[in-house]
Amino acid sequence: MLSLSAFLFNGKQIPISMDILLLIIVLTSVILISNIFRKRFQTTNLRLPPGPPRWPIIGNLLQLGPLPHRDLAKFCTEYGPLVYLRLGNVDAITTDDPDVIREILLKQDDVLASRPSTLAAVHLAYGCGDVALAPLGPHWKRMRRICMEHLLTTKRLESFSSHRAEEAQHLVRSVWAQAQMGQPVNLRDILGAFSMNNVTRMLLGKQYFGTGSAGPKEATEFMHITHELFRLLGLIYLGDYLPAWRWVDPYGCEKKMREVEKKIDEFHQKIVDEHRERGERKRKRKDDDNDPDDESKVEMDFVDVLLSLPGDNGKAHMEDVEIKALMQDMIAAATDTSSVTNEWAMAEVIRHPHVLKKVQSELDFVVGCDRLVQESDLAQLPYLRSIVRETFRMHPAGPFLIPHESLKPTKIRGYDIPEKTRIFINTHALGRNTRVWSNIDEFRPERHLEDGDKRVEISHGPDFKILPFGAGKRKCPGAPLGTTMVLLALARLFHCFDWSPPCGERPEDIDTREVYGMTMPKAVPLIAIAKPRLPANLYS
Ligand code: HEM
Repeated sequence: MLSLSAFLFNGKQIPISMDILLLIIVLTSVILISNIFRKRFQTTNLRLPPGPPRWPIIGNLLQLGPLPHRDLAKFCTEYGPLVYLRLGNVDAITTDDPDVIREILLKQDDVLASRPSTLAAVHLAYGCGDVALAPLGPHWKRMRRICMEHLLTTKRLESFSSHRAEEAQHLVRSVWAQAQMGQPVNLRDILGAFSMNNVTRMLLGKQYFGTGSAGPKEATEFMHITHELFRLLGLIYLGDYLPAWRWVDPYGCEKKMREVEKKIDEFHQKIVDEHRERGERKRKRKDDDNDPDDESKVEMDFVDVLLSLPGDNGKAHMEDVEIKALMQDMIAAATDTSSVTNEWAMAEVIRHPHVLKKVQSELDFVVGCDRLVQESDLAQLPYLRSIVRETFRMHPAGPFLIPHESLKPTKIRGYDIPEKTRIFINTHALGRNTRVWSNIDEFRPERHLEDGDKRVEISHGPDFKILPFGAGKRKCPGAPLGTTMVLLALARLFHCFDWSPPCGERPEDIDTREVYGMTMPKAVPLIAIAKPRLPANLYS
């Protein structure tokens, strides 16, 4: 047989004959074509929800631009409230309607709360072995139970309140130092550091920015790989919708995912090993009360807790890969969500100086001007809470919930929903749905105080008019912690400083364009001028 071609396999060239090559081409074409016809036959017999016209093979993919949440919102207005899309070879539905969302997330939770196994989830979440991207099933159930019963309990979160207070003080000090030098403040940087430090201190026992930080090299390395992780997790990768694209991978996306996967794994393994060694030392020194370096008194961070838990099927300990998957989830789920929300809230409040004055009056009245806000004050600040609720209405941390997937065929509002349909709940469009909200582009926290309710809930509530943390089985387990981090940072920044745009800019000039990703940050980082407004001794 004449060798005509060569395939790459694990970096090695393998000679391949003409007959085999032809056979592969014919077989692949047959499989592709029969798949297309099988799908078409299956879906033509179904009563699918209405949706925009679609092309063969690519479906509606070309109708999605750089801000897909806005494109899908338009479809909801035109064909909604429940819209069917075909994305390459994937069935998808989308909605921005509270009643449909309630049906998906609460009534049909058992069928619609799974997750698609995307390439990013496979490569960047330990083969979907985490919580957030794991399909519904016993593994997800166990990992979620570990989060709820061991990591994110009220008691454990309270035990980290002094760390949060220190980080809030660090935030105020760094703004104050820049204000003293007359420098404008980059709010993205300082809010990012606040969230990252809070999360890593609780999770890994390490602070990455500021005086007690892990060191500039480690911090830079950590920031770099987490940013890469966020970027790749947020990508709409065509290979997930068109298998042929995956074979070609013209931009080397999957290769990049594998590189980041390797780097992140090394980083996480190092942290697990350090914790394990520290645990060993702790055990050896346990009885030696005179040891000056007694590390047994060091409090347990999340990695210590995970290392102390029994594993699945009677194993003495959890597998390293499970611990690393949980660490990764917490970092990805907790840091960007809270810092993106804080930056949007600051941008909207600086754009609306009367809102700033009003929240400062509330803070001065409740807290006074001779001390700083504490976590215990946060429940007594309804106007501040309505600012956060209004921020979630206009700028939810992510434009969609993490995509859900149907486990089996079902019906919503009389329409057929096939098995493995991808579900995009458009939280951005829900907050701007004109059937639900009036004056949608106006930032007006007062709208959340109108029913005279003193306690403003920062959650979906029974009416599902906002959805900051999702609902049902997949509801964010970190919602109480996320809300506290957001309220605490904002309360300190509004109470301690007057804020204005950099010289020459008017408040209304502050840019409010967003970029699409797993989270949805402002397109341009927020820069502002801070002026201290409390007695000087409170800043030191
Ligand atoms: C302001 C801060 C936060 C916001 C806005 C937020 C929002 C969300 C949203 C929208 C989801 C998806 C829900 C769904 O798919 O139905 C989610 C899931 C999740 N969040 Fe949060 N989150 C925040 C903070 C946190 C924190 C602090 C943690 C943990 C330390 C956390 C851990 C998780 C996890 C593990 C999931 C996956 C749950 C599952 O799939 O079962 N989040 N979050």
